[in-house]
Amino acid sequence: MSKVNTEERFAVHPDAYERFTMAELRKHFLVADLFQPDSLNLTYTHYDRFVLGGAMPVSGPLELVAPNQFKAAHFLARRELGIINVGGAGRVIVNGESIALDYKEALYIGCGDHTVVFESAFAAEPAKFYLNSTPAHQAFPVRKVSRADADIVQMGSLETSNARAINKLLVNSVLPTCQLQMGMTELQPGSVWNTMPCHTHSRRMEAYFYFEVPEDQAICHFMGPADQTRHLWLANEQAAVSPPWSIHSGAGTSNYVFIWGMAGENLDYGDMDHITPTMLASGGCTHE
Ligand SMILES: O=C(O)C(=O)C[C@H](O)C(=O)CO
Ligand SMILES: [Zn+2]
Repeated sequence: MSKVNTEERFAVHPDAYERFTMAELRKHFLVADLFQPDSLNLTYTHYDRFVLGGAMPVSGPLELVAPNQFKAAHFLARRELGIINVGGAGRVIVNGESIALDYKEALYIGCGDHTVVFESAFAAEPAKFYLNSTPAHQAFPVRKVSRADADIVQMGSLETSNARAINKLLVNSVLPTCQLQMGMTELQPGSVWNTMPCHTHSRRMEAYFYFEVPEDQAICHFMGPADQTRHLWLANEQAAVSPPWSIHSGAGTSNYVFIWGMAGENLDYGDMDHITPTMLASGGCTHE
């Protein structure tokens, strides 16, 4: 039987957020422990019922089981799932079919009463499967997505310290999903800013999972409405949950990679309300 640790996070109103202490901000928006050997660690958020988590099989296979909160016999009975491997080589076995998933490769599994089992190729270098799951109403096929299949956009420049590649992996220009969108943004050496200029999208929530952060470095993740920004300091392999009223942007003390995942009513990646650095500097006025 797999060990499942589930934490539930209720949605926060922006008026309440404004009064939070740093400890309260971290309690509500930081997800610190995603990977634990031989466990499935899940955070069930009430933002579009988006679940983020990690599965790290070490001493044997780890089965994806529905936590009590789902009140379902199968994890995917009413949900779809996106998986990106951020650890050693591994495989995901879906209804008995083994799909190899190497570092930074993604897998989509549509809803249905599937059995899903995670395995590492080598216990000494375990796979780490980062998971995002959202409610789903239609069963789309299982599909592996590697960098060669991704929709890749180069953004920013070294001059503005935000040169980065946005790898759109599980998005509607690559494969059909109900509402889940997932991708991975890689910062070039010397660039530290992600998602700057920043944006909001009130039709979708988002979660950012940071990795490849050197051990002695950290990420400063910015959140909040444009006129009420706050920051959260994050270490490697930690995530921040971004409510639909919040910007989501970060600066690292080095370059790094992060996985973004979204859920909501609109699959249009470009459907954003943009906020420039000068708008932030003027106190968050959202028109120039
Ligand atoms: O670096 C970026 O810019 C991003 O990766 C932006 C995210 O993809 C995003 O916020 C999508 O809404
Ligand atoms: Zn966004």
